[in-house]
Amino acid sequence: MAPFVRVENLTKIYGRTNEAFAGIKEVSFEVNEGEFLGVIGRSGCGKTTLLRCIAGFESPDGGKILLDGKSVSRPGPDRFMISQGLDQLFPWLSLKGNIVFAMKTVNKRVAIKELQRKAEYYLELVGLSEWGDYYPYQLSGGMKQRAFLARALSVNPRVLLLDEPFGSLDALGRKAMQDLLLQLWGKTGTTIILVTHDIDECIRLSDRILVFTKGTLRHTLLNPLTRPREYDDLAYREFYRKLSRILERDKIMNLTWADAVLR
Ligand SMILES: Nc1ncnc2c1ncn2[C@@H]1O[C@H](COP(=O)(O)OP(=O)(O)OP(=O)(O)O)[C@@H](O)[C@H]1O
Repeated sequence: MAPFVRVENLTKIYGRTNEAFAGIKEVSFEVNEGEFLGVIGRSGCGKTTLLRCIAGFESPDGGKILLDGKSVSRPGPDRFMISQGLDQLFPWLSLKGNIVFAMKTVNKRVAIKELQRKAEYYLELVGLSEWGDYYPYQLSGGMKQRAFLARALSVNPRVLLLDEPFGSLDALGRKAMQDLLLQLWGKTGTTIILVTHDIDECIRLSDRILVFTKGTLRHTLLNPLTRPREYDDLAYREFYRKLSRILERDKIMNLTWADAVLR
């Protein structure tokens, strides 16, 4: 099977010429269609930069990204990114209005009534059918996260890019959202790339895990666990220890930005 997303020697440089450094440097990997890929690493290691390049929000300074064999250079409806933070809905539109608005951008000829009907379907999918007429300021953090997922799925992207999507939730809310995401992924089969610095989240959700350190891809791990994955399973604990040791070792190696500086 040909890889669905292919990232080849991707480099993104930030800063001025005499102080330039690589947000990510010569990163290459592939993602299969329908795969759930996790990307983990410490703060500042380039995870968001990677997602923003795939989303087309950043222009790479080197390398390329292919989606189903075609080069990606700007944003498109085939990719949808959910960023960090809870302010991602238009505050002047109701929840349903937000979803209709997103769908309208990719289904210009579809009648509003039909889009509203579809929006109701997606709200139901995430357990928010009762909340369609409410405005973002009336929703809790967890409800907003559900709304982000409903809106993302409503435009039927081929790749869903998730940047720390549940970072602002407490442990219980986070687990509930992870379960919902897995459920939706099972229904839609969308290819997902999830960025997180939470080891448990990465292990519970991902088929495969990329470990980033200082802008470079250091390790690729296949998740050996079957689903569903429970924290107290022996195999889960062992894999957790393995991934923690890798992250810890990279920290002890004390890689400096000198590794990634481009002059
Ligand atoms: N627009 C920008 N201009 C300059 N430097 C940037 C920009 N965006 C990111 N960087 C730098 O690039 C590096 C990688 O940032 P990035 O946001 O990709 O990391 P991250 O792994 O997602 O971090 P976190 O987990 O904290 O979100 C950091 O040193 C950051 O300061």
